[in-house]
Amino acid sequence: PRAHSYTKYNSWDKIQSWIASISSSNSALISKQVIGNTYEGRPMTVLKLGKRSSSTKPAIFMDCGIHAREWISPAFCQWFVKEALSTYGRDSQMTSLLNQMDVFVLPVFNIDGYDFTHKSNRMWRKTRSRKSGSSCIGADPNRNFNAGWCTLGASSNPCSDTFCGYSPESEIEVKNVANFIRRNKSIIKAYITIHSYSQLLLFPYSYTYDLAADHSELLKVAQGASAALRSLYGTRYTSGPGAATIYPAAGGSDDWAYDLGVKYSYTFELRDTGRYGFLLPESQIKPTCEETMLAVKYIAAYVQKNL
Ligand SMILES: NCCCCC[C@@H](C[SeH])C(=O)O
Ligand SMILES: [Zn+2]
Ligand SMILES: [Zn+2]
Ligand SMILES: [Zn+2]
Repeated sequence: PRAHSYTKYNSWDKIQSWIASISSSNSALISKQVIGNTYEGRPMTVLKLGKRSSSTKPAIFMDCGIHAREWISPAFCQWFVKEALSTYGRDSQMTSLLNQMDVFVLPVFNIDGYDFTHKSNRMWRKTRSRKSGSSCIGADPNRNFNAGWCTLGASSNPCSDTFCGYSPESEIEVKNVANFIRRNKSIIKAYITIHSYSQLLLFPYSYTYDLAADHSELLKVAQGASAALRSLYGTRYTSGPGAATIYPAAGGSDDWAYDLGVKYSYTFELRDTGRYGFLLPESQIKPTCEETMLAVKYIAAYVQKNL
């Protein structure tokens, strides 16, 4: 059977065994914790990166794969973990980051959906939850957070791809992540959620056109991160608040984290701009991940300086 590869879109089984092996590869720098199970019973495993310390360190939380068909997203989280471990001690910024902070990485948020896109419907987006009385399956986890829930840019139709769910955090996957972030909100200084596609770096709000209190700072950091990203291969990103930059969309994880008090809250829409869309070729995994590393490291460095 095919082995795990950082330059392929790995199946959930390959990612699960990768999580087990990488989390036991370097006890000084990485550990894992299961934060709950998905609807179909798969373990949602957060990898904790950072120099092991007996005292609590400030942290960054990053999730990938909240939307099942956005395969480049989990590929990036796997890449990030590999880069962090392999450049610690060699790259001064990564070394400083992992000495001073912890980075929580959830490689695949919506595991049931991700597995379904590998086995059945490549274009699936939502979770795979079922409710008696409805013939349609799943809710959009990025409309299911308790942030302006189901007010705009979301549907109350269970058959819609942007179905907001039956109530906020009705999706067990969303409940598990929200609980983890709530439990750790005093230490979590930044929230980064990785999607595709469109090449955008978005920040709150999407549930309203009102500007966030920290709008100018969030924009400044986003523009710096986009410039860092562009410096590698010239890939152009647009930065801005979600509502005006992409579309209004209530119930998002970024807006929820921001209103919880996590100031530096960003949504990435990775490559491309539509030529391949969700079907980004595996040949673009490496360049996409390398350029995105620069943007994420830019944000992390800014957060560090402003602890
Ligand atoms: N919180 C909403 C951020 C902007 C929309 C992001 C996209 C990613 Se596919 C969406 O959830 O529709
Ligand atoms: Zn998405
Ligand atoms: Zn998207
Ligand atoms: Zn690299």
